[in-house]
Amino acid sequence: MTTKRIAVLTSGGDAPGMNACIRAIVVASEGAGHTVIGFEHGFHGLLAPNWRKLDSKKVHNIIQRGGTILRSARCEEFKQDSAAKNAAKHLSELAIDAILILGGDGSFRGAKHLSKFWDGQVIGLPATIDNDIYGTDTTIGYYTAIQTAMDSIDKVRDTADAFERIFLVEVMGRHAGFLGAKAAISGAANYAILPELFTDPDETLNDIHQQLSIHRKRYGHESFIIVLTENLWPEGINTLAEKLENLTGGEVRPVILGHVQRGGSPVSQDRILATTLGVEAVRCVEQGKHCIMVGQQNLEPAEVPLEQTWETKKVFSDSLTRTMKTMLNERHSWDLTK
Ligand SMILES: Nc1ncnc2c1ncn2[C@@H]1O[C@H](COP(=O)(O)OP(=O)(O)OP(=O)(O)O)[C@@H](O)[C@H]1O
Ligand SMILES: O=P(O)(O)OC[C@H]1O[C@](O)(CO)[C@@H](O)[C@@H]1O
Repeated sequence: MTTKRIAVLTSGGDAPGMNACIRAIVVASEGAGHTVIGFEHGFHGLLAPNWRKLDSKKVHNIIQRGGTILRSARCEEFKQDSAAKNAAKHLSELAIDAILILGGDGSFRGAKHLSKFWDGQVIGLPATIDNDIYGTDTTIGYYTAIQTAMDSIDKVRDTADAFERIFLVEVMGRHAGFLGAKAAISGAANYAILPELFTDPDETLNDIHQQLSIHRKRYGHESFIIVLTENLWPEGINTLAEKLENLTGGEVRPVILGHVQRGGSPVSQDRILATTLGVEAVRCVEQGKHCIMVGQQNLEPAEVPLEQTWETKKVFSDSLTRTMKTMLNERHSWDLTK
């Protein structure tokens, strides 16, 4: 087998498990005699260029670390042809055979854009807390973010119970509700406002009001927790809190979890997913694969054409929708007097 020069970079929002994936790429490559070069700060690193050689000593003891040792960035400039051409020139000068790009669907668009100007192999690895990428059941970082959001909901519940308040917990996800759904299920929230289930603000307010009344009749005047995906409520979480206060006459407190959801040591599922995908990506390089994402479907590695990852919208599975409705949003429409 001919040995290759493999580049790697992390782009977009950092995700817990990115380091575990870099480690796996380096260890798998080194074992097969390949050279690995890490570019820093996402696509900016290809433009500068800003790179360093990686070997197993440099990725020792990083599996447990959040963030990314290669740093990440959003690089608006990379959308221009001139930037991608410049990156292609640097990759050719460094005699790179393949580049592995860890990030979300935006980073994959960047990967595809690069492939128009460079004839090396381009492979994406799904790494984002949003889990909004078609073609992979989960993304690196998703499980850790769910765990962080769930832990936060548990903490919010303590004070919500003590004060008998309604709490609105805003989670990340950009425009997708995968993180919100799993955080709400695992945190046993009472209601979830997610893009996939959202119809109309007035309808949602009435629905919450009705459910709250039934909830209080049954359980007394106790806490009520609503999970909300960011960027969804038309005038933001504070306006929603005010509207709910006016409607219910009770105290409503908004909590924005924000970037804490992106940090922390990756949980085991993210470390294992990241390690598996890193090893598979190196195998794909050896097999000459090009313009694909290496993801996971039904617990097995899956290769998906890069464009499909953003051209096809990832949707809630039927079972996720059923679970959300049964356990949260439609629970209180049951006749609980019987
Ligand atoms: N159409 C495009 N052409 C070229 N590059 C792009 C394109 N879209 C995105 N990129 C590059 O990818 C980077 C990351 O994209 P984006 O900010 O959407 O994050 P992401 O990879 O989707 O990850 P996340 O959503 O988890 O933060 C952008 O800053 C830009 O450098
Ligand atoms: O850190 P930034 O650039 O503000 O980006 C925030 C966005 O990145 C993510 O954390 C990951 O895509 C989203 O959930 C969120 O909308």
